[in-house]
Amino acid sequence: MSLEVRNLNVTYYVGKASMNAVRDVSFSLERGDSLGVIGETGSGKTTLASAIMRILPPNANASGNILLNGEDILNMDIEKFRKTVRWKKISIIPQYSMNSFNPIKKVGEQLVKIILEHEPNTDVHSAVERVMKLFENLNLPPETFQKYPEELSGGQRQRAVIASALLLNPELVIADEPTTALDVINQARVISLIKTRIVDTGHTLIYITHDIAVVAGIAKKIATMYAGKIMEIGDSKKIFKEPLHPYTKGLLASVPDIRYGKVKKIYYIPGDPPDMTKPFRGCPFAPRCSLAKDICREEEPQVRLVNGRLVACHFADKEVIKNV
Ligand SMILES: Nc1ncnc2c1ncn2[C@@H]1O[C@H](COP(=O)(O)OP(=O)(O)OP(=O)(O)O)[C@@H](O)[C@H]1O
Repeated sequence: MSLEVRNLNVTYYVGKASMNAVRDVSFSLERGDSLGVIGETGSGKTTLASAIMRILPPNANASGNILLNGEDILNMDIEKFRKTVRWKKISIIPQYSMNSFNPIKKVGEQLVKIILEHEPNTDVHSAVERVMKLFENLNLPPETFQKYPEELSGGQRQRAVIASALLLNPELVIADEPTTALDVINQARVISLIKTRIVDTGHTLIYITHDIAVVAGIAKKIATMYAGKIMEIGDSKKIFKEPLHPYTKGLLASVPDIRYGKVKKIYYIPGDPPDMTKPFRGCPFAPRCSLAKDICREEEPQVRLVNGRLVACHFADKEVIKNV
């Protein structure tokens, strides 16, 4: 599997206004890669996921290329995409599982139907077996098969959604804030299942979250997004050890550390992200960046390679950043 996102732009149109929610995003992933996409609310993470899955709302327009194994799936005929790519090669675990199932049909029945629709040569008996096996792998009791979605707890329902995402054994799974609606115990459970059943089994994963602590345990690579752009992308261990973009530094510094019974003073990045319906000049992070110089307010930095990472900052390779 290879995924190459090239110069992806997504614009939303609302009345006379337009907003560039994803701006010139490029990155690539290989089989078995796991990418954590982190960023504040409104930075464009879900829009990026929706563009890859081609589930953008009608008021959005996407341009650029998304190559899956060399084939451009963004510009592919939508019927062909539905039949050959969505769920079969790429699936998504959404934030809220409530809408993922038809409320008036039993969960098992719905999952079997998906298999039979996509794989007409599979018989009902083996489809049922496959669903039961997945339930077992995801620690869901066999009775789940006969239950209606509303009879499941939030944690069980989100695990049933993971089952549906893995049903056709896709090459790429996108998890978009999959634990948002869950309590802490179920969050930990779902994260652990995503690690053992998706990452450790060689699928490729894109994991979208506000929670940097989660991606530390799952993602081999990290991308930080801000104002629709990737600010920094690279090896997660290196980024955790030495973030190069001031925005990445700010995000990492905002993680509470409660080890050894001590609570570190919690840092937050001052100010707010820009209003993307209005034009701006320079680096979108400049108004919040303590290091911003004149050039940052005038010229938007292009993504460039620094220490094996891609970073969009004029000063990413300068001493000044290292000393922040
Ligand atoms: N259907 C839409 N129409 C117009 N604007 C939209 C639409 N969906 C999202 N947006 C805007 O696009 C920007 C990016 O939103 P997006 O949901 O992709 O961000 P996000 O990083 O996923 O945020 P969150 O973490 O809160 O989910 C936001 O400013 C949002 O208000």
